[in-house]
Amino acid sequence: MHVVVNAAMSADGKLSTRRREQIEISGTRDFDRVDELRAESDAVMVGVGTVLADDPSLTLDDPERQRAREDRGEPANPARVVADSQVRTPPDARVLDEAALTYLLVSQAALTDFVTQMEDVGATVIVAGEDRVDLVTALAKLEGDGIDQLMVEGGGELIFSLFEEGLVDELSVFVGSTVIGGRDAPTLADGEGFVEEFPALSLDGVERVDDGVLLSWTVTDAA
Ligand SMILES: NC(=O)C1=CN([C@@H]2O[C@H](COP(=O)(O)OP(=O)(O)OC[C@H]3O[C@@H](n4cnc5c(N)ncnc54)[C@H](OP(=O)(O)O)[C@@H]3O)[C@@H](O)[C@H]2O)C=CC1
Ligand SMILES: Nc1nc(O)c(N)c(N[C@@H]2O[C@H](COP(=O)(O)O)[C@@H](O)[C@H]2O)n1
Repeated sequence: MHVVVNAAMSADGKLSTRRREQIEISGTRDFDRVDELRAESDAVMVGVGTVLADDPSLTLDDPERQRAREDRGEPANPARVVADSQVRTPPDARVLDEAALTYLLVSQAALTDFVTQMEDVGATVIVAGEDRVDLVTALAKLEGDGIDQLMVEGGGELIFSLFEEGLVDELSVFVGSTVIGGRDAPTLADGEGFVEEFPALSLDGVERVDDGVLLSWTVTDAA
């Protein structure tokens, strides 16, 4: 499986505000690039923190891209993947609508009733890990289901864990021309943070996009 992390951050590295409300950091061209990246992916992944904060749809905005996927024999939208150990995703979340197949990655600690409720609203539930989703096992199961190209949009907790497990192959970050600040505002990679054995990146590109900069790296020590 090839895993691409893509996110947008402020000049000071924040994904959103301390209130964790969704804010637009990307401009029109960058959102269009994100739509294309989604269109090229088999699935788009977020953590449950992003579902609770943003209620994203994770589907394609451009109907032409949906048609092109269907012409290739693919579903109109890539599948959606949510890492959600205890099933905190609300049953009426937009990621559970009928626009695309949705995988819910849960742990063994998830209550059976909640899992059943998710299956009843159409989610495909994958159990991996005791208390928290074991991302290595879960992504291997997704790969077994034909997910070869996985795009991860965030947030910072999930992105850190994927780096920690050596699961990220590429990182692209749009840096917007604004400062958000706040010690509790989410950053690109949160979690516990590294104190040694930092992931090594090789810079592939620097491009001016909208009123910001798109930075692209290959992860050189991915597992
Ligand atoms: N600017 C941008 O590009 C983006 C911004 N955002 C912003 O980011 C914020 C949300 O980010 P954040 O709070 O970090 O939440 P995340 O979306 O990263 O979700 C984190 C949650 O995922 C669950 N999870 C399950 N398994 C794992 C695992 N192995 N490792 C890590 N997490 C796991 C955990 O909850 P549990 O233990 O219950 O399973 C955890 O609390 C919002 O403010 C949103 O607007 C989000 C995406 C993109
Ligand atoms: N690339 C990017 N730029 C921004 O400025 C953003 N705020 C985000 N957020 C991500 O996009 C998701 C919203 O998706 P839908 O439009 O609802 O499909 C949001 O949940 C974040 O993952 N991304």
